[in-house]
Amino acid sequence: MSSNELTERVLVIASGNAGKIREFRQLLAHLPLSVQAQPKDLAVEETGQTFAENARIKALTVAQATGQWALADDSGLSVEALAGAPGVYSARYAASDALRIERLLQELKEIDDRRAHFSAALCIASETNEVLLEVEGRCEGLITHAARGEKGFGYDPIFEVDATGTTFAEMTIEQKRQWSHRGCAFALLDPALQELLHKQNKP
Ligand SMILES: O=c1nc[nH]c2c1ncn2[C@H]1C[C@H](O)[C@@H](COP(=O)(O)OP(=O)(O)OP(=O)(O)O)O1
Ligand SMILES: [Mg+2]
Repeated sequence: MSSNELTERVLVIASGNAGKIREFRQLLAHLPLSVQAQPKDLAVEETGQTFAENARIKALTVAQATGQWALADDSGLSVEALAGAPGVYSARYAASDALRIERLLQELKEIDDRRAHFSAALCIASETNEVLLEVEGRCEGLITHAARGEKGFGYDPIFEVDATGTTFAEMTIEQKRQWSHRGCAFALLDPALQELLHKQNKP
């Protein structure tokens, strides 16, 4: 083992969502970090009113439970014609990705205004109960009339990005990184995280 590996900091991804974890592994790949999944038995109650509050709750809880730095993501889809719903309740909208998509398409059946946006709040907390970094990202788009594309997760097949005309599910992981709420939030986090890691490694 090299000395570099010995000093590599652990960052736990405070999420139970395999799609998010896959994206974070790609987003974090260039950093000198040992990226780990959160313990399987850990369930955190998302009692916040905002994405930022929920991201904090998840990051602080998982950092405390694991004794490591933790990165949390709270995200969701806000639909203009539904007054911002499902928003922070996006995961609780129905019991599975397929049912969540079905319900949203049903709710918008007679509605012409398809405007929507995805939001992501990211938070890194330390094992000493400190919030180290917080950022938010957003992506504007439209809810399609039917699912398109096979890639990604969650609501990806029915969210068409304004800037590209394609759904997230039609994008490669690199394209999704470029346009998505999570990719945009991470672009803000990345330089600050690099600086933190750099400071930490100084004797
Ligand atoms: O890029 C995305 N593409 C498609 N769908 C997405 C995306 N980003 C968030 N979403 C959906 C998934 C979930 O239904 C809800 C987030 O809820 P949220 O509580 O943050 O995540 P979650 O419960 O799935 O996992 P966890 O809290 O353990 O990180 O919005
Ligand atoms: Mg959740």
